[in-house]
Amino acid sequence: MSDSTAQQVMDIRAGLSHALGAAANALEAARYEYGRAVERRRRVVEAAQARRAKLAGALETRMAEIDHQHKTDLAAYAGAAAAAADRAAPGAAGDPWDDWQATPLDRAAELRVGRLLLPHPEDVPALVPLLDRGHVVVRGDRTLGDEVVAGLLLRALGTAPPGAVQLIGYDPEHLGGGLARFAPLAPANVLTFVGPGGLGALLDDLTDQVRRINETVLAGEYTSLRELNAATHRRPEPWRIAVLLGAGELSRAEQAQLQRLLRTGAACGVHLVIQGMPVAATDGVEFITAQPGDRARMSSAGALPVRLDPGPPQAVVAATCRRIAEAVAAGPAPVALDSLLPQVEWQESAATGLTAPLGDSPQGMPVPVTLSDYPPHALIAGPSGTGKTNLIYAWMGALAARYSPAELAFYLLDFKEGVSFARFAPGRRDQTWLPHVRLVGVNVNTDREFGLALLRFLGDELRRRADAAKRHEVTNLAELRAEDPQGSWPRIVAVIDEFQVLLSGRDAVEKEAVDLLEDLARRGRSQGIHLILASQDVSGIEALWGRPALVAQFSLRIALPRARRVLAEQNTAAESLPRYHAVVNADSGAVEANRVVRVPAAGDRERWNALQHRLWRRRPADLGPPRLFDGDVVPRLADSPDFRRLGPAEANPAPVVLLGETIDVEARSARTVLRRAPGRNLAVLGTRLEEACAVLATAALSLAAQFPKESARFSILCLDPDARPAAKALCETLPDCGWYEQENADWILEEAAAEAAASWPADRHHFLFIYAADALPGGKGAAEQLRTILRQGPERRIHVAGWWRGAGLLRDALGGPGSRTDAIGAWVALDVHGSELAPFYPGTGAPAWYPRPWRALHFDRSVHRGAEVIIPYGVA
Ligand SMILES: Nc1ncnc2c1ncn2[C@@H]1O[C@H](COP(=O)(O)OP(=O)(O)OP(=O)(O)O)[C@@H](O)[C@H]1O
Repeated sequence: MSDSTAQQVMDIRAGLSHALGAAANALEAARYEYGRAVERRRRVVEAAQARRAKLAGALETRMAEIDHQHKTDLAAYAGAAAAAADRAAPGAAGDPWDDWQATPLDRAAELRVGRLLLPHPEDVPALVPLLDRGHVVVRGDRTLGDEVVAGLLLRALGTAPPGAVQLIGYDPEHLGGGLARFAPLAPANVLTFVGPGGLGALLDDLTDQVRRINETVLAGEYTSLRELNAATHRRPEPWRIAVLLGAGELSRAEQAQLQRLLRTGAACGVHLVIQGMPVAATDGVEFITAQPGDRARMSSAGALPVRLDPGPPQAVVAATCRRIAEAVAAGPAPVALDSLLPQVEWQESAATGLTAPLGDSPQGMPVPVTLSDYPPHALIAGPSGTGKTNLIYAWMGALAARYSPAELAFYLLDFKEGVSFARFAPGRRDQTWLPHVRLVGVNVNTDREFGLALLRFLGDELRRRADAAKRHEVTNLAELRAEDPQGSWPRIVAVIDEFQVLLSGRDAVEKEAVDLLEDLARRGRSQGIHLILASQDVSGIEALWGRPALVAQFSLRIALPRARRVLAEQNTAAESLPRYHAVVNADSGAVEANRVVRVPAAGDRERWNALQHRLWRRRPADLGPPRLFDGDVVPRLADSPDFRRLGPAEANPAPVVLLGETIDVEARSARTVLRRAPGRNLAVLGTRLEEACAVLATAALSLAAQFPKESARFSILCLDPDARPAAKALCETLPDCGWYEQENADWILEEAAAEAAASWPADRHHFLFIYAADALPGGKGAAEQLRTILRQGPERRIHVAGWWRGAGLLRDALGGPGSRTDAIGAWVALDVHGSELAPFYPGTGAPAWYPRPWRALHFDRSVHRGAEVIIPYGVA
């Protein structure tokens, strides 16, 4: 091998060796780098894993937190929704059926139909706004839909007072639906049905109702009944729910009416519950899709599933309907008297009239009633039991609460048996009185004279007012009050219940009563004297129709249900009035002036007393109790103001004899005066022993009260053993009283006759009381002596007060028929008929007197034109 070749081989070998070394180095370096890279990757992977684990932990914690928060929020929302639903649907609006009963609420509620299915166990009711809010359309499963409708209707009925929800059913295909089970409401007209073909008329009628309510009830003042109710707490219109069950196609007109009602009905309490009829979605309409399980839906709940409640059990529906029907048939519940009372009492001035509400109109507004120059007087009529007395109480309460006793005075007279006005005067159990009441007459049905007395009293007051008006040159009460602000000029309201009794006798009482009434009615209007005449009896009212001048003055007419003829002839509004309502007409019964009022219950003693006690506590200090005339009560001599005024006087030329109480407003005593003049004797006539003894005792006690001890002499001659106890008791009470009976009658007669025949007057009075003077013993002699005493005694200061048990017997004692009777100047007749009294009654004719228990007729020829009825005092 050549050198060059070897060199070349060497070079190549060196080259290769060098290259190999370099490659080994490179490999080494690469390996090193690789190792480092692997290490780096391992660390990165490890770090990534650790990070992922950390992140997963954080995620888990956060997720748990979010989940917890979500659950808490959901529970809170569900709880709040359930609570809100309970508030929106309290009581009967939302209670479950197994525990359900009607609970009338004071405002419209939303009604439960099922529950919302939330992902939460809380039971959140699904509510439907119906009453005062909107309408409901039920679609879907027909049978389930029926249950929904029945449930809605029952809840609506149960949340309102009976009668405040009225159902109108339209069911042309007799589907019955949810409506059929409410049939027990039909007799009370709470449910009415419209026949097939009647839909158009029904929709028209409902539209008319909406128009009427808008115009006359809301009257621009409120936008809805709901608003009116919130402002006034009244609900003048019922809710009307029309239930329309499947009708097929609606005509265009029907469609239009339906749309109108859907838009405007709810504000007026007119609502539609529609099933099986196509209705387009509109505001205020809730669509319920009835499906089983959780597939039901409601438009207001959006996509939330709803589970519908089952329908109400038939027994609950039936029982509720029955109760509602009964309550509606029984009429509306009474309204309380408080609704007539003002916020602040005694604020009104009666200068121009008296105005107070008598109750609410059907629209719920108070109906004011006025007594003034026009209308000045009122006529009230109502058959027995229709609430006439209650109406008078209510009116009086409303007036008495507004006007103080300085503005208003009541005079009350009740000719009905019973004591309905007695509550206004102090009684045994309740000592208070209504401060405005000045006079109460009760149990006066047999004492028509008391009515006359009241009218006379008012006549005098009328004259007093007219004179004052003349003095002040004014013409009516308002002007008089302005001219004489210090004077006491209250308006007077005189109420005469069952006034026809006063006008029914065809006698002197009737004649005078009519004259007085006419005068009072005509002239009282401007002098502030107002009459309220009430009667339950058509003939009472008819008694007035015969006197057109009188009846024309009574331009305020008030008719209770079924009252006839009190309004105008053609005005029959009272015939269809519901219970506790009245027609008030301030224009003599003209139909256009009819106003219907619902009268509150004022009869309730407790409520009345609350008012009376309150007003009584405020009464002016100088205002005493009213005079109570109770025809059933025997007045007591000791209570007589005239008796109390009597006192002893040294010289007493004209001793006064009291006899009994006159039937008048002032409780005066009937009296006769025993002057030294012929005829000044007193005869008591009749067989009634007790009353005769009472009159004689009154006479004796009143005489005794006028003489100092022993300055007058009393003798009692008692010829009737039955009268002995009373006569003896009297004798023991009198000072200086001699006692004589059958055995010694001749002594006193002889002595008194001699005294009477003497030529000089005695120095002191001698009063001879003879009980049963018709039973004188001793034949003609004694009779003659008595005649002498009667004829001549008075001028010698001897006066006889004798009791004869018949008018004829007195006649005999005076000498028989044809003899003069003027020795008896005064008499008191008990059970003696008027005709028998003719001889003792000057002029022609006899007094009209029909005896009645514990009443007597008194006549004193020296002062009377006619006889007067008196009530003997009880002296015991
Ligand atoms: N507005 C009313 N609200 C509630 N109850 C009433 C109302 N009006 C009358 N009543 C009740 O009806 C009954 C009869 O009433 P009231 O005595 O006033 O009738 P009347 O017409 O005066 O009858 P009578 O003439 O027979 O006495 C009473 O029990 C009374 O409480």
